[in-house]
Amino acid sequence: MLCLSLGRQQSAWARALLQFQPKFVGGKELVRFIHLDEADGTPYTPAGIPPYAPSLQPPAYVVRKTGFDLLKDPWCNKGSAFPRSERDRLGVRGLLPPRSLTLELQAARFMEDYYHPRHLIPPEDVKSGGVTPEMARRWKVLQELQDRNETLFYRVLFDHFTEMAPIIYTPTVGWVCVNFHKLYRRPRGMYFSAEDRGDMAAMVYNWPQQDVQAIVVTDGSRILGLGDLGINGLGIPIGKLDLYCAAAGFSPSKVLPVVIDVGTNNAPLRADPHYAGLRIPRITGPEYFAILDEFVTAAMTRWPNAVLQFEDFSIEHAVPLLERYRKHHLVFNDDIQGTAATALAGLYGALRVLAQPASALGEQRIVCVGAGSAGMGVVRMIAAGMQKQGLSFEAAASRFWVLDYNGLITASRPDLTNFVKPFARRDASHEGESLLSVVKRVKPTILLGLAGAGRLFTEQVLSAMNEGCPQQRPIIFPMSNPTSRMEATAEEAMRCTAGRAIYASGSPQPAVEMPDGRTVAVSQANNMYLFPGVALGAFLGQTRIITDRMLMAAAEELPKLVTQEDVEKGLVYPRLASIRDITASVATAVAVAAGEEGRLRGRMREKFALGPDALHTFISRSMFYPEYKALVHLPRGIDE
Ligand SMILES: NC(=O)c1ccc[n+]([C@@H]2O[C@H](COP(=O)([O-])OP(=O)(O)OC[C@H]3O[C@@H](n4cnc5c(N)ncnc54)[C@H](O)[C@@H]3O)[C@@H](O)[C@H]2O)c1
Ligand SMILES: O=C(O)C[C@H](O)C(=O)O
Ligand SMILES: [Mg+2]
Repeated sequence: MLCLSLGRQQSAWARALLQFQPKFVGGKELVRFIHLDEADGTPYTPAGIPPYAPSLQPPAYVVRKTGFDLLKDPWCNKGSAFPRSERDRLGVRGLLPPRSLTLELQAARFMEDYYHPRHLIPPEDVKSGGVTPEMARRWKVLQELQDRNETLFYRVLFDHFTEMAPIIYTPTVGWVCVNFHKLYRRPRGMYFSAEDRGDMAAMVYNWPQQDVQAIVVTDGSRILGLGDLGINGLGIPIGKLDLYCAAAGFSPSKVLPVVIDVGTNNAPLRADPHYAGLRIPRITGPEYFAILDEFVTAAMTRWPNAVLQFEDFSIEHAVPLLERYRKHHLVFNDDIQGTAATALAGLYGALRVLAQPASALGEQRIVCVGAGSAGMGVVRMIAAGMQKQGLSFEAAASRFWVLDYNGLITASRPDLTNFVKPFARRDASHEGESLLSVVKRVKPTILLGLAGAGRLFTEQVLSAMNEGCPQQRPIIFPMSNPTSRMEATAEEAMRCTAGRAIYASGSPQPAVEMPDGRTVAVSQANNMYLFPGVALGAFLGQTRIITDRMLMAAAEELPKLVTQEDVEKGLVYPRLASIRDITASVATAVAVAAGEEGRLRGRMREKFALGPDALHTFISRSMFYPEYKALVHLPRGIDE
């Protein structure tokens, strides 16, 4: 209640209120007096000591719980409204979004949801992300299950992986991230912010699990093709780690999703009252790297055996961070390295569909739209694959035409990064050439999309692709995510190529029914095929670092797993229903490569000496399977 009191004399009713109404109840101010000067209306503080008004309610509650136990107790939980001092006192710092909200804001959000759930997340917003309201509903149902019974959650996910992957992961996870601040209910994962500098080494001990085996971290700066989503990006590490558990058999209790909050350049999000990240523009430069260094040191000190996956960092930091840590820690960047290996695997798969040997890779003409972390990672990896087939680096590089926002990239461009420079075309006269013009001139056999900018493969581009490839089926991979950002749908690609395209998209697409009654199968070119296996092989083998050779082994293994029957249908990746077998085989290939480099340790090293089959069996048997086990209570003070 707000009482305005005019004049130096308090009105009688104001004095009465002050006397009889306790001013603070349960630590919450109920009545506030603002005194305004009679003459000019300016607020002033009245002289004298305000009367003592004792409350009948305690000003504080005593709690015996700390950390997650406290957050899971509805009586003492305040959600994202815990103030900073309490977060420190109660061991919940890092377990909640960095900015403390208020009870009023929480109540307002609840009431919005109570009255207008459709208004909170309008269906048209859901659709524009390529996600239907039914997919959003299913995500909520699964989320609620995960919050109350993880074993059951993973069992249903495990048994229905093909159907549920698009719900817990791409594309629905994109919608989740956009709306994360509205959907936030229960704490999951950890938050480290720029304001935590100096404290991260202590904060990691707020996480209840001593044996963390896999961490996926983002700074939210490039979430899928949706741009900067700040701490809302945490949805991505959560989704990736769901796949670690379902596909690679990591135990759900031993994985940790993390978001680093260095601010956001997404101004509307920053201004949203429900957004719980720091409301500052992104920190960059040396301060940014100091924050990341502190997090990596803290995490690797407490969990030295964990594999650390970098996810959805903008290009500005993705490459430097990978170079910074990859020689010292068990880290990889999924968007650069996982995507690259996946794309190369898909191209080997496409060559199988074309009944061509792997050596035919070096004969392809490849146009790649998007020269960011994913695009250039893919281009470099395919070039490495061509080198393995006997081409020199220069000969391999000459097979590529790379475009970015400004069109075809040539060596005449100022400020080309070392990442891009080797693949810039030499002929400056084509600088900035449009995609359509490049496709008509070059007649590529392979068209890759990694721009995150929506339907860049227009009807004209797709038709030109088809006309330029009369002898062999054109290979078209619109790999950008989520669905709203992909370069062409499967239907568009098939319509414009008379069903000839060998098609694989980043987000899932249905098979296409052609007017002549044929059904053309399509694949999903998503790094989910590889990152779980890469991480599993590296973690179990404790390989200390993840090398290019290990990643190449993963890329070469994947296409071998496509059945001949599926190859004949035009599929370039194996079926997701067998994701566990895929992951076990990929992890084995990664481990064999690591063994050949002398990097395996412990039991994996022993198994390596016995051969790949022994490794495969050991890896498969190490995987967590969701089933109920007997629970044993261990009193405090007794070691496991
Ligand atoms: N399928 C997968 O497994 C997979 C893996 C990683 C990334 N991706 C997707 O790839 C996309 C790009 O990711 P990134 O990390 O490389 O992003 P990025 O921001 O680092 O790079 C984007 C690139 O696209 C270019 N670009 C933007 N608009 C363009 C336009 N209109 N025409 C031509 N080029 C344009 C930019 O200039 C830049 O070179 C995202 O949508 C992401 O979801 C897919
Ligand atoms: O998250 C995905 O679906 C793939 C990839 O990591 C991406 O950033 O798009
Ligand atoms: Mg990614």
